[in-house]
Amino acid sequence: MKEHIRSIMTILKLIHQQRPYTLLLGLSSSFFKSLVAYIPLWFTSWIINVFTVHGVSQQLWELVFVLAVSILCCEGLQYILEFRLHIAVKELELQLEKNISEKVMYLAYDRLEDKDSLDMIERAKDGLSQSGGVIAMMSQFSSLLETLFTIIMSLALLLYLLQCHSSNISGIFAFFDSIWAGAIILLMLLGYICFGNYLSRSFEKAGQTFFVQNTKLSRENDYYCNEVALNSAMAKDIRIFQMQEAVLEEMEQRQKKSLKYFTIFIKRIAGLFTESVFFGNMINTIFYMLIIIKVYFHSIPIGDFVTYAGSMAKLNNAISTFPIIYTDLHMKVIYMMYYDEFLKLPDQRMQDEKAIQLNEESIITFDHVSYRYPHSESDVLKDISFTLQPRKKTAIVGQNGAGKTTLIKLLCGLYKPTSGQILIDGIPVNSSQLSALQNNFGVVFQDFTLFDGMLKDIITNQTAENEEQILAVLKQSGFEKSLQKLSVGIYTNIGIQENGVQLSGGEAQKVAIARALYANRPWVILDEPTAALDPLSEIEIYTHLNDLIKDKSAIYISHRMSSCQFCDDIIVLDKGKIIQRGTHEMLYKEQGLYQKLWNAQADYFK
Ligand SMILES: Nc1ncnc2c1ncn2[C@@H]1O[C@H](COP(=O)(O)OP(=O)(O)OP(=O)(O)O)[C@@H](O)[C@H]1O
Repeated sequence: MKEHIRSIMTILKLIHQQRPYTLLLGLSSSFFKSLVAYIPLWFTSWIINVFTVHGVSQQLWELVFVLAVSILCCEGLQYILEFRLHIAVKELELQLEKNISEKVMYLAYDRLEDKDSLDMIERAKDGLSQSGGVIAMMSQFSSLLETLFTIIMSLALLLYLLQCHSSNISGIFAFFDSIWAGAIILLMLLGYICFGNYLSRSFEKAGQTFFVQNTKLSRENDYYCNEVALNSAMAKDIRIFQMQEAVLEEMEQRQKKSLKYFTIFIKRIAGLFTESVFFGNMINTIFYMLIIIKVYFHSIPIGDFVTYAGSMAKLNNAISTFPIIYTDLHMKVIYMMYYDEFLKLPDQRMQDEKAIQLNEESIITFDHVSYRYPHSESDVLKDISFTLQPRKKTAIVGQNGAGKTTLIKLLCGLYKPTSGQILIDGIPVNSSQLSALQNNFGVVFQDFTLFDGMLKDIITNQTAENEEQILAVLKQSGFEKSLQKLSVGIYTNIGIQENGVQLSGGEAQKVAIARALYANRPWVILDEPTAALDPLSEIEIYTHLNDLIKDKSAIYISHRMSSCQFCDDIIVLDKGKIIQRGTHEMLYKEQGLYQKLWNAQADYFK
């Protein structure tokens, strides 16, 4: 129970931090709603009592008028409160959704390649949307408060009823008027509440089991549905390789499993509801007997029958639904706890104690660096040591899977070494500062992506824009001819934007190079920068490398061995180790992998 209350309080605190007035609105709206439900009962009792004593009188008409005005005012106020609450909850939902995207973008990059972290993100997303999401959770929270207020008010009325005694009551009925009957009724209510607690625990256990079983399936299903079937980039491969049946089969298998878990969950819930209905009816019957006897023996006026019968029905209903609402709320809170747990993950904003600023003269050293991917059995990079001198162009070459891209990601601070250290100007960068290295590199990754938007915004990443500079980098990256074809030039929308233009693979690569140059970072890294370029564009990029890079330091990864000729220094990687290093002339003379790679490509073009 303590644990329950702690988790509910955690989520309420989270909600309060995000949208401070939401809880207050929920609280007042629920209190008001439960109070309003009693007004017609009180007035009806009152009207009957006045009617039975005075008949149709002026007092009676006044009462009817007051009743009508009160109901009108209360409902108006209730409507305003609920309207405000709905808006506040919607704002809250949008804010929480935004928080997930924000958190993911600030998380350490290596977490996004780790399946455990991906499951955590999925759980956080599910936690927000599961069973209606935060809107349903807030509505359930309001219902719980409303039910609680109803229980308190009805119990107060019941206690009042129990102490209304009559002097002319006798026989078996006298028992109903005694203190013992009151005690037994209160004990039965207590039992009913305890039974409710048992119901709620069983209900919750079933729900939680279902949620955990379903999260992994839901992530996998999402992959097949959104990232495969509905992904336009995959559409070509699906059709060419006739993958439709295989994809549907994978989805069907997961859906079958999900349905099996859901059926078990629903069966359990149905059983619990049946037990609850049985107990509820028993208690209702006893309440009616008590009120009828009290009215019959004039312990209470006849009109009060309406108030007591109505409030006892409400009490019975509130007690039977309280555990269900509570459990449902707690389950939603548990889902939200996954969200809270994810949001509390340390991210780069918390870790970067001190930014690291490289300059054009900085020297980068890898000192016995090894790296192993999470859940992998061996190191991808093995005890690597080297120094990168400033203002030099360094090429990294090697066969597929040698570890070139991994090395670049370590250099940029996207991964942290499993062992060894990275030094800047001889000073080791501690692991919490590594991600701060990211801001020092203008990188074009092998699998680069461009953000859909206006061309100029893609280049500047919506930082301060300098049109002259944008045009200059587009020229340097070889995009000039394509730019001339665009009627509004750098103001052209790309991708999903209105009237968005679709860039070819090569054009997109040129824009990515321009983006890296515009960032004007001290180091430029190009991982397969010309893979999608036509031979003329490729040669243009390499012959203008000096102009492009100017006095910056640069690293190239390329399988086009001819590009190495333009570099001052070449590192040859093989199976995660540096096996050769030197200039093209030096390495070509050595009987090693470099010469083999070079000759293999040269022979091919003979
Ligand atoms: N996220 C990952 N999790 C586990 N292993 C990975 C991951 N990314 C890469 N690897 C493995 O690490 C090894 C090195 O990959 P890397 O991409 O660094 O090679 P590369 O030299 O750049 O290859 P290529 O020339 O094909 O681009 C490969 O065997 C690859 O399978």
